[in-house]
Amino acid sequence: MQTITPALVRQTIIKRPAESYKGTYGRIMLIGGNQNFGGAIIMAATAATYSGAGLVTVATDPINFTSLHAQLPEAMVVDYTDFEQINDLLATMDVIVIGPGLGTEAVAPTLLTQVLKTVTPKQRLVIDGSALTLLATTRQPALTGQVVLTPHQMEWQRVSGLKIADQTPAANQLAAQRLNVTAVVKAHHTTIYNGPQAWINPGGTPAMATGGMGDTLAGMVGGFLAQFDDFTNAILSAVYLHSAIADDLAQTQYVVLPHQISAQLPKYMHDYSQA
Ligand SMILES: NC(=O)C1=CN([C@@H]2O[C@H](COP(=O)(O)OP(=O)(O)OC[C@H]3O[C@@H](n4cnc5c(N)ncnc54)[C@H](O)[C@@H]3O)[C@@H](O)[C@H]2O)[C@@H](O)CC1
Ligand SMILES: Nc1ncnc2c1ncn2[C@@H]1O[C@H](COP(=O)(O)OP(=O)(O)O)[C@@H](O)[C@H]1O
Ligand SMILES: [Mg+2]
Repeated sequence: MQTITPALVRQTIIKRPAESYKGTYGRIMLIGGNQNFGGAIIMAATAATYSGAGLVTVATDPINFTSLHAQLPEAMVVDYTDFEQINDLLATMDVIVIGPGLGTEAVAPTLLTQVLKTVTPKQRLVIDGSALTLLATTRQPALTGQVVLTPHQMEWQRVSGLKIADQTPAANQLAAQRLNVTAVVKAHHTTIYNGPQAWINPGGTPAMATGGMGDTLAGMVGGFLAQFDDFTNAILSAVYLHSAIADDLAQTQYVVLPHQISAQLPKYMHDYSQA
């Protein structure tokens, strides 16, 4: 098991070329936010945007449009029950994040099936939150291509079949290989499994134990995957920075709120890109 280092993050977050535009930094669609969990997709989309993704589209329940725009006018929106429009848009995306606040009722399993059926090997897919639960509880196409799962331990139990007590690095690694994914198994010290390789995140604080912290990580992973070529290093850097920012804020704060991580991202990414 390797430890993620700040050097890896510095190597990943490169200075932006002058000759570039929003399309250079990736088109990303985030799918989630039902009538009850609108905040989750707002936090994920905020994290993706503040990570620097070039063009952000949110597919969500229309009840969330106004609050999303009030928080994040940079994002475009589409009704997540408009399958035809979503299908057309999906084809244009570099990255898809599905699951934050999606819920497991009504449209949710259909949206996941549509994404898994249409995703191409060039596109990068992040599966989080409710979409992980749906992977485990509904019939879905097999996972192929550049897929990353970001489960907490209970979601990982559902998807991998490993009880929390049995989630050892060796067992997690085998399960990730069997599922044909990169797995980010979230915990106090998150571990990441990609083929024969495994990493541990050195950071993390109980000040992060607030609803929405994982939704924020999913958005960051999506935002980093939209911009940085190396698939594994993009994921590892997002995991590292998420907790590194929280650890710094926790020096003077009892709790760290998810949106506070997003607010710090442009500054931290600037600093890592200079080193
Ligand atoms: N503001 C919002 O709109 C929020 C929406 N959320 C969304 O709510 C949906 C359900 O996600 P939840 O994770 O809350 O519910 P889940 O039912 O998927 O998982 C929570 C259950 O797992 C158990 N558990 C065991 N180990 C755990 C661990 N290490 N971390 C977390 N839970 C553990 C808990 O005790 C609980 O029974 C997701 O779509 C998620 O994105 C949450 O992110 C909370 C905030
Ligand atoms: N005690 C802790 N120490 C370190 N990190 C934590 C701790 N509690 C929660 N986190 C982090 O917060 C995030 C929680 O993710 P998740 O449970 O999916 O939240 P949500 O779905 O509410 O957004 C993960 O990145 C996890 O590593
Ligand atoms: Mg979560």
